[in-house]
Amino acid sequence: MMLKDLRIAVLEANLELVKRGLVLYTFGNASGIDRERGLVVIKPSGVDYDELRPEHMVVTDLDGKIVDGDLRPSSDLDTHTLLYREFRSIGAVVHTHSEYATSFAQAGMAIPALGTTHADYFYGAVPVTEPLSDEACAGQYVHETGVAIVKRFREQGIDPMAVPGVLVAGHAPFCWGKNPDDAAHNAVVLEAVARMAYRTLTLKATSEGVSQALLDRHYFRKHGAKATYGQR
Ligand SMILES: O=C(CO)[C@@H](O)[C@H](O)COP(=O)(O)O
Repeated sequence: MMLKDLRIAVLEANLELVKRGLVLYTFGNASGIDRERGLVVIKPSGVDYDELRPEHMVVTDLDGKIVDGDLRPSSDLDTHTLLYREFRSIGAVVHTHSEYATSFAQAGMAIPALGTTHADYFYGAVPVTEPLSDEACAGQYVHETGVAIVKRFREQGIDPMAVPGVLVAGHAPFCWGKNPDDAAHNAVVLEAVARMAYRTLTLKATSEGVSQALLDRHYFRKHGAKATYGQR
C-alpha cells in the first residue's frame, strides 16, 4: 500500500474531526500531501467514518488525477489540490461543517480576533471569501471555492501559515497546517474561537479586535516567525 504513513495520518485527522464533534455522518474531509512525490492522499467520498480504513484513502496527483484507489475521492478534492498548488507551505487540508465557524461562513462574516485564544493560532481575523458567483455555483463550484480562498488571501496580503483557516461564504470552513494532525488541530481551535467570538459579540455587540500589541505578543510568543496581515 503506497504512502502508508500518510494514509494513516490522514485517516487519524478525519477521525479527530468526528471525535471533536466537528462533522456529522460523512460531512467534511481531510487530506495530506507528500511534497517530494507530488502526491495527495484524501478521504474517499461518502464513506462512513466508522468504516474508514487506510486502504480506503485515495491517492491523486496535484491535478486531481487518481494514482491509486478504488473509491471516489472526496467531492472537495479540487479545493484541496488547488490549495496545495497555491499555498506551497501547507502539508494538509481539513474541511468541516463545524457549527459556529459554519454560522460565520453562512453570515458572510469573518471571525474577528477578539482575544488571546484566537491570537495564539490566527494572526488576525479569520477571513471569509466573497460569495461564489451564480456561474461558479452552477459550474466548477469546488474548483472555484479554492480560487475564492486564494483570492481572499492574496488580496489581503495574508500569510496562510499565519492564518491557517478560512470561511467559504455560504458554505463552511477550510483549515490547513504543516501535517494532517496540525490541520485537524487548527480546525478544532477554529471552531472553539468561532464559538467564543459568537458569544463575545453577543455579549459586547462589537467586533473591535485585540490591540496589535496583544496580537503580536501572543502570536509571536508561540510561533516566533514574523507574519503578515494586510501588508502588501
Ligand atoms: O461540503 C460538502 C458538502 O456540502 C462536503 O465536504 C461533504 O460534507 C463531504 O463530502 P465527501 O468528502 O464525502 O465527498
